[in-house]
Amino acid sequence: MSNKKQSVTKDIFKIAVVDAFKKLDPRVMIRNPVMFVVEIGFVVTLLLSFMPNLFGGNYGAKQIPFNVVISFILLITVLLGNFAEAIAEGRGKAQAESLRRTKTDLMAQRRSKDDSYESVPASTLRKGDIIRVLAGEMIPADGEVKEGLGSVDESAITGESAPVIRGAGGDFSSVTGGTKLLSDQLVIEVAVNPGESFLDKMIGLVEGASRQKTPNEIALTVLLAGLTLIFLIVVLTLSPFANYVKGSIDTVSLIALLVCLIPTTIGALLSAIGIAGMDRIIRFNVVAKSGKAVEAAGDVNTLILDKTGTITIGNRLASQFIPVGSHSLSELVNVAVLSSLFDETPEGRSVIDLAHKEYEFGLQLEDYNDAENVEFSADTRMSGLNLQDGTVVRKGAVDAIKQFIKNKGGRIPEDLDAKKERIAKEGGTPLAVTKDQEVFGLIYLKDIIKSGMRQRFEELRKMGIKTVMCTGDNPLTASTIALEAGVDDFIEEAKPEDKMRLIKKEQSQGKLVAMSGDGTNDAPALAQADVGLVMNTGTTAAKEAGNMVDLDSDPTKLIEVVSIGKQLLITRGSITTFSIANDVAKYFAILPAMFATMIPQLQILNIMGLTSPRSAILSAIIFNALIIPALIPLAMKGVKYRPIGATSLLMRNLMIYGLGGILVPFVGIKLIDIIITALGIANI
Ligand SMILES: Nc1ncnc2c1ncn2[C@@H]1O[C@H](COP(=O)(O)OP(=O)(O)OP(=O)(O)O)[C@@H](O)[C@H]1O
Ligand SMILES: [K+]
Ligand SMILES: [Mg+2]
Repeated sequence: MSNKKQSVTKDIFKIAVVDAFKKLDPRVMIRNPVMFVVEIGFVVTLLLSFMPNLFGGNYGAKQIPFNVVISFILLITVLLGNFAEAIAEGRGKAQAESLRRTKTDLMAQRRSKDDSYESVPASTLRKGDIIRVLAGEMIPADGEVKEGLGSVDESAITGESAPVIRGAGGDFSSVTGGTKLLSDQLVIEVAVNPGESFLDKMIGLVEGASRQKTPNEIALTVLLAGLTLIFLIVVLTLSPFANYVKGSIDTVSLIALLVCLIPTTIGALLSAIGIAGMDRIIRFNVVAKSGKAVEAAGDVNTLILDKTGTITIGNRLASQFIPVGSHSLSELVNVAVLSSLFDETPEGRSVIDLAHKEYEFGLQLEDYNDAENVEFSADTRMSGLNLQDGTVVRKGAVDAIKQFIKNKGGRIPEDLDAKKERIAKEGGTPLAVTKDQEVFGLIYLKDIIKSGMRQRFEELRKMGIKTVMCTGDNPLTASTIALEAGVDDFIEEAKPEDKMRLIKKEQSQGKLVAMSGDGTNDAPALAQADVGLVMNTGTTAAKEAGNMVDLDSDPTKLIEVVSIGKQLLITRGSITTFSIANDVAKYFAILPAMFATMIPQLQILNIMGLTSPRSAILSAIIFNALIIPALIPLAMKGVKYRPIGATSLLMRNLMIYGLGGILVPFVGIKLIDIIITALGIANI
C-alpha cells in the first residue's frame, strides 16, 4: 500500500475519540453484549445519581457522590472500549482515503464498433469494453492486456516503486485500474463493471465497511455473553446473602461489582484484535477478501506449494543437451531448437539461448514460419510444432514423450532412462526431444532451491503445519528437490486436477488447506482451498476464485500469511485468557473487603487489606477501566508469535496470560486503593 508504514497519527487519534462517542448508540452497542451490559449499568447508575432511592431503600444525599463517580467510571469504560475499536478502524480509514485519491475522474479511450477510439469517462466502462492506454496515462480500469507490452507503475496499489512488465498472453496479462503505464501502449479488455473494481473492493476492505464478524468471533461473543449471564446470577444472589447476614449492598455497588466480574477486557478489545489482524495482512501487501480468510490462515494444517518458482527460483534454464541412442549432439540441438521455435515459456526461450551461445546449428528459421505452433500446457506437459509436411516435433516431460512415441508405434532408446535419471537425481528437470517417432536426446533444465527454504519449512513443521510440494515434474526430480528443500511430502507428475484431489482428500480428514496459484487452471483448486492466495499478476478467474490476493505476487508469502493468521488467533486467545483470569481474581480480591464489615470472620480473607468496602469497589472498577487502554497496543500489534508446538504454546500462554491475569489485579487494585485513600476519596 502507498502508506504501509501508516501509524496512529494525531488525526486518527482525534477521529477515534469522536467515533468512541458515536458508537455509544445502543443499536451499535448491542452487537457487543458484554459492553452493552456496561452501558446499561451506566444508564442505571446515572439515574441513581439523581434519584438514589429509585429502587427503594432509604439512601440519603451521602450516597450520591459515590453513585456519580461509579456512573462516570462506567461511561469511561464503555468509551475506552469504543475507542479501541475506533483506533483500529482508523488506520484502515486513512488508507481508504489515500486509495480514493488515486480514483480520480479518469478519461478512457474506448474502442467503438468502427474500430476508432472515443473518449469516455472511466466510470462508464463496462466488462468486455476494449480500451487503449498510452505511455504516461493512468490505466482507467481493471482488465486483461490483449495487445502490447509495457512497463507499469503499480505503486499506488502495491507501494512498490519498481515498475513491472505487463503484456498480452501468459501470466502477466492482468492490469489494475489506478496504476500508471510508463512505456509503450496497451490494448486492454475491461474485466469488471463500475463499482466492482479491485480498488473499490480494497477501499471497502480497509475501511472495514464490509467487515462482518467471523465465525470464531461469533462463537467467542456467545461464550462471553454466557459468562456475563453467569456473573449476573452470581451478583444477584449476593443481595439476599447480604440481607441474611443482616447487612445490605446498594444497587450501584452491585452493578459495579458485576462490571468488574464480566469479561469486559476481551469484550472491549475483541473487534480491535480482528481489525488489526486484517490490517497487518494488508500492510504485508496481501488483500484478504474477508476476516474469515485471515482466521482460516491461522488454522491451516496443510500447505500446498508449487515447486517451480515457489520452492525453487523458477528460472528453470536449459544448461546442457544430452543425445541418446545413435543421435549426435548437433542433430539433437537442431531438433531441440525446432521444438522451441514458438515456445514463449522461460524454458523454451532458454533452449534457444543455450543453442545460440554454445552450439552451432544450421537451421534456417524462416523455413518454419508456416509450421503449426503446439503450445506448452500443464496437461500435455509437452510443446513443439507440426510442420507442413506432417513432421511432428515435440519436447516435454520424459514420461509424456515416451507415451506419445509409444502411441505412434515408435521405439524408446535404451540409454534414455539412465540419462534421465542422472539429471533427475541432481534435482534437474529432464525434457525429452523427439521428431517423427524418434527420441533424439534430453535437455537438462536446471533450477535452484531458494535459500532459507529448509529453515522456513522447519518453522512450519514446528507450528504443526504439513507442507506438500506439488509439481508437474518427474518422481525423481520431485523427490530430490523435496528432500533438499525439506518439505514433508510431495506429489509428482501432478496435473492441475491432482491439486484439487489433494485438497479434497486433506479436507475430508478435517484439515484446513492453503495454497497459492495464479493461472486459470488453478482457479478450481484456489476456490476449494480454505485459503487461496492468488498472485496479483494472475488471471481474473484465479483472482475471483481465491480469497486473498498478493499484490507483490510472491507465492512464498503464503508462509507469512499463515503466521499472521496464527498470530491473530493467538492474540485473541491470550487476551481472552487474561481477561477471564482477571475477572476471577477480582472476585477474590474485592469480595472479602465488601463483606468484611458484615461478617468480621472474613477479615482473614481480606489479605489485600483494602481500606473499605467502597474503596474496594472503586479500586476494582477503576482498574477494570484502565486495563483496556493498557492492552490496546498489544491488541493492535499482536502477541509475538513463536513457531513452537501447539501444546507448548498453550502452556506458555497459560503461564503468561493466565497467571499474569490472576496476579495483576491484586497488585493493580491495591495500588489504586492506596492512591484513592491518600486522596481522601476512599469513603465517598
Ligand atoms: N516449455 C515446455 N515445453 C515442454 N515441456 C515443458 C515445458 N515446461 C515444462 N515442461 C514439462 O512439463 C512439466 C510440467 O510443467 P509444469 O509447469 O506444469 O510443472 P512444474 O513447473 O514442473 O511444476 P510446478 O507445478 O511447480 O510449476 C515439467 O516438469 C516439464 O517436464
Ligand atoms: K471485567
Ligand atoms: Mg510451472
